[in-house]
Amino acid sequence: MITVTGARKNYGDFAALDDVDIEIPSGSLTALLGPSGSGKSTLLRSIAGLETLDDGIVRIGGDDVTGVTPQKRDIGFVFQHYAAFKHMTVRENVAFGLKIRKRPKTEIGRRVDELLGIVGLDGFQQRYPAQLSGGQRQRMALARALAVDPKVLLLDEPFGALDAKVRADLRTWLRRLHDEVHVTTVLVTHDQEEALDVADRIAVMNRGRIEQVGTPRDLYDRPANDFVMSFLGNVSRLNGKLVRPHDIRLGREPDLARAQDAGTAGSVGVTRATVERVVHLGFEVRVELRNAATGEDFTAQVTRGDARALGLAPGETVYARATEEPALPETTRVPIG
Ligand SMILES: Nc1ncnc2c1ncn2[C@@H]1O[C@H](COP(=O)(O)OP(=O)(O)OP(=O)(O)O)[C@@H](O)[C@H]1O
Repeated sequence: MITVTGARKNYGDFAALDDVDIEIPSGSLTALLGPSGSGKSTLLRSIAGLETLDDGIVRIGGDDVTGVTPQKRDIGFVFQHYAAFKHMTVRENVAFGLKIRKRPKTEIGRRVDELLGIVGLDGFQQRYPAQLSGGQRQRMALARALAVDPKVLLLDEPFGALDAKVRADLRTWLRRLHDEVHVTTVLVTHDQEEALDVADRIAVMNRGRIEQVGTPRDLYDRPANDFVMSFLGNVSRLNGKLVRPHDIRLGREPDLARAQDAGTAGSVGVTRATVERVVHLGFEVRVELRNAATGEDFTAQVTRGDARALGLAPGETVYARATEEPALPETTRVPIG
């Protein structure tokens, strides 16, 4: 378990961390998710001991490590731009931490080969970092961080510099690695898809504070406020309320929009709208609409079948209804940014 209590960090009069409390359960993979500048890296670096808090306590496995140097915190750390030792082979890079801990040679050899197997770099032992792809280099970085059996693995946008396809592959791979190794892991990301994809728990950060912590499903289904709802998944605004585009039903007749989902409590009424654009996104279809009463634009997401059945085309009049009662009380609105 990692526990951070009352963490504050100021740069001049800017609060990078503003009274942050968080508990990260042992063996979990927790993502710190938030926009740029929200304090994710500062929090991660404070757990690592690379940043000194102005106030607050960091505990790892029950021990107060607030004043302890990074080297003595028993952590592994991987950054976005991993600085490998260029003149060392992959094997030597991964062995580095074990070597300086003066572990026996045979143990080092065994451990390094085992780790390279786990990260899918078996056979790359004798290569130099320059002979690896970006994704392979980050996997080598993970092997190196894991080599010394850290209590905690801290990852700061480890796949941030890679292209989308490689990123997607690596996150599947990270999830599998975590299921195998079970080391308590904290991952900093600004990518909601990445957080939803790999994390057991997500802490959403905004302006140096934690807005909400929960499972990906909790956060998606029961966001604590507008900020969390907007940050996780798509949102649209219908008659002043935030709604998920796939929670908007469309119909050709006002009562059809209602009847399609008969029995759903919490209807927020039926809105007449004009179809502006119909965008085919594979299985789903995004329908861009204009509210006939207010002139505001909003978006619905429907299946291809529904779009065809409704014969949606620009200029047509349809009726829209949000099937889910927006979960957010008006009073919890927080500024975004
Ligand atoms: N050494 C520093 N001196 C001054 N300001 C800093 C310093 N380090 C961070 N900050 C500021 O603190 C805020 C939080 O930074 P942090 O790196 O934690 O954000 P982040 O959420 O990780 O963002 P990003 O995704 O862009 O890395 C930012 O506004 C940043 O400019």
